[in-house]
Amino acid sequence: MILAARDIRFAYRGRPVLAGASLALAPGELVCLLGCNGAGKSTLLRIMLGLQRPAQGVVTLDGQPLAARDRRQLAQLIAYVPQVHVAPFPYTVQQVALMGRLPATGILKAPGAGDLACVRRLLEHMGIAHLAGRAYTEVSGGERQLALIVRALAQEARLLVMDEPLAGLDYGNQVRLLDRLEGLAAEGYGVLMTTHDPNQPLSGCQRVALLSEGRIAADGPAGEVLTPDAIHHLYGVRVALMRGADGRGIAFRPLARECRP
Ligand SMILES: Nc1ncnc2c1ncn2[C@@H]1O[C@H](COP(=O)(O)OP(=O)(O)OP(=O)(O)O)[C@@H](O)[C@H]1O
Repeated sequence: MILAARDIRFAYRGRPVLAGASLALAPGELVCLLGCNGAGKSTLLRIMLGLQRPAQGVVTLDGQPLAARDRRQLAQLIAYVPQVHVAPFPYTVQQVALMGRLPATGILKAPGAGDLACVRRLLEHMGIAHLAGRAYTEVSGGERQLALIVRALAQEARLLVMDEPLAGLDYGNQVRLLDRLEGLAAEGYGVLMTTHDPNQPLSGCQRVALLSEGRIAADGPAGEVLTPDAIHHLYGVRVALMRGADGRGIAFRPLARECRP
């Protein structure tokens, strides 16, 4: 199952955001999409989910245009974790997670014992079982993010599209979640996520795509794509790449102020 966006062009009220962006996601991959604020990352994700229509270009799932797919069927294949989510009602964390079962159960049926067991297991796995009965509107931003990830996993879709899933998480939860996402990719899930931290993809064997000037400027293994020059081009800052004992790049460090452009 391959989700592929080809030559996507998109503008908001005449202001171009995407100018020929192409990106693909396959099971077993963890792909980090990087780009500066306003580069169009969220827009590209929404277009790849079929939530927004491109002005030009096409998004396909296994070669078939998304537009030709039934929305419920699509939700069983691709799960979305949005950047900001405001619940209109004070659902409990468990109820929000159970919403992930809707594409499987249908909206007219109450969740069964199997759905509840699946969600409880996932809440446990993500370390938020103790929040199950708490109002989703009253837990912290990071805890809300974990609940949304449980909801996505409950959907049992094999492709997960996540908009800044690590934002708002404390350092421990960032490390644990990234580890979990790498584990999901190893289990055969395809994960596409945006991030603002170029150090995150360096820590695992991840694929990185750089969005710049409306196009994917580079796409490949983190160790090849993430160079000091690429970071300078993307964010306008000069950095040095720190290397581990085995010579692999492990982290970027900003250079002293006088060395920056
Ligand atoms: N609904 C909208 N109407 C008009 N312009 C929009 C809308 N949504 C986004 N934009 C603009 O389109 C551009 C791309 O936005 P997008 O949210 O896709 O970027 P991003 O790379 O995800 O940014 P960030 O990293 O800051 O979240 C930005 O300049 C933004 O202001």
